[in-house]
Amino acid sequence: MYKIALLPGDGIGPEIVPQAVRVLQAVGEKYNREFQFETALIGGAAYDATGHPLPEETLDVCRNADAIILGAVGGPKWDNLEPHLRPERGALLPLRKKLGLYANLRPAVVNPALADASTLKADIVSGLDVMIIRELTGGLYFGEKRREDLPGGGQKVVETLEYTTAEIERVVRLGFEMARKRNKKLSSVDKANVLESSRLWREIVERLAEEYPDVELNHILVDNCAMQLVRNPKQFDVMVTENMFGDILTDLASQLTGSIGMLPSASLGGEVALYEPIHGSAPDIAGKNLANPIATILSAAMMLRISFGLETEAAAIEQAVDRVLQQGYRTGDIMQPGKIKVGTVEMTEEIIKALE
Ligand SMILES: NC(=O)C1=CN([C@@H]2O[C@H](COP(=O)(O)OP(=O)(O)OC[C@H]3O[C@@H](n4cnc5c(N)ncnc54)[C@H](O)[C@@H]3O)[C@@H](O)[C@H]2O)C=CC1
Ligand SMILES: CC(C)CC(=O)C(=O)O
Ligand SMILES: [Mg+2]
Repeated sequence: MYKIALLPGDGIGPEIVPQAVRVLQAVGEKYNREFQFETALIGGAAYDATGHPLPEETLDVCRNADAIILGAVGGPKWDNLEPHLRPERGALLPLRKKLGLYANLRPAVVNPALADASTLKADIVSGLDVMIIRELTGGLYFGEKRREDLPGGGQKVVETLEYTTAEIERVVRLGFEMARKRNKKLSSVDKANVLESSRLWREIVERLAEEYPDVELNHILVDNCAMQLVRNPKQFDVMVTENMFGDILTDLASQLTGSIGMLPSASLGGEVALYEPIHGSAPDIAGKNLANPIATILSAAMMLRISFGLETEAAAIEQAVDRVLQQGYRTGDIMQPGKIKVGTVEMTEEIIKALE
């Protein structure tokens, strides 16, 4: 029996998380696996119900689970709260920190049926399979922040970017290990021409590289990296980078696959891992059965593989998604001429049918 904590959150979160649950239940029936689910509040939904975006009870549910599936948090309704009560700063970031989830694996894979759904030419993205590893509990998002009023009017704002050797080393090591398991190629993304944190990052990458002589390493500055991802993404295999660079580059990479609604992720490093789509709460389409559930469903497949070692079951979900896309079913974000437009729920139903 596997205990899974569900944190639907806000916006499209409560629409997409139940789709992953339905797929997991279907997989459970087919392969005789028992999944037990416990739902907890997070983000704006938790603030509305309890006055805090990350209740202690939610942390307990997470810590008692074998894995966590998160939808997304945030939305305009909560944008003007005090920063520590906002869903992103008051819930998502502290959750990642408290659970020790320092490594965020974000695979960007172009599904063969969607090579021509990208805004780039099909031959540039076709066959793309990159693994972007984003450091998740350090950097600018977590540094001290403050505002000061200036005597002559206006304000000064201070954001602090902190990393320790140990924090960099553990995620970079994961990058080398991942490269070793895949195609022995690692790109480390930094801004070492300007940032001191990136200089330390690069020194550590260089030092660890001596332990991985079989891995071909290159350093690339983040601005060039953004450009290269659009120009020729297939030059990359495994990429490792700090928190904010990884956040931005993965949204960019998602578009190579057709839509941000396609990209799953796994956040690892603590006792319990968390799985979530890379996108946010998409308030513009929330509550309309328009959201693409595939990123969340593929996150559930990552959970089966990484946390539970259920390779057959994980592959069954991935193959079902492939089949449904091959059959021509599309949510609005990946819709193409001549294809069959479906909603969030109908896409899931097709994926469940394709499992059988
Ligand atoms: N992990 C999390 O909880 C995250 C939360 N956020 C929060 O989400 C809220 C909205 O942020 P945005 O910048 O608009 O980013 P977003 O990722 O929510 O949406 C960006 C665009 O992509 C579309 N989109 C996203 N997911 C989709 C899906 N599954 N299917 C179809 N279309 C999809 C949206 O409709 C929107 O047009 C903000 O409050 C933000 O802070 C943003 C990113 C991650
Ligand atoms: C609060 C943000 C850091 C969330 C986000 O954009 C992400 O994790 O991708
Ligand atoms: Mg993001």
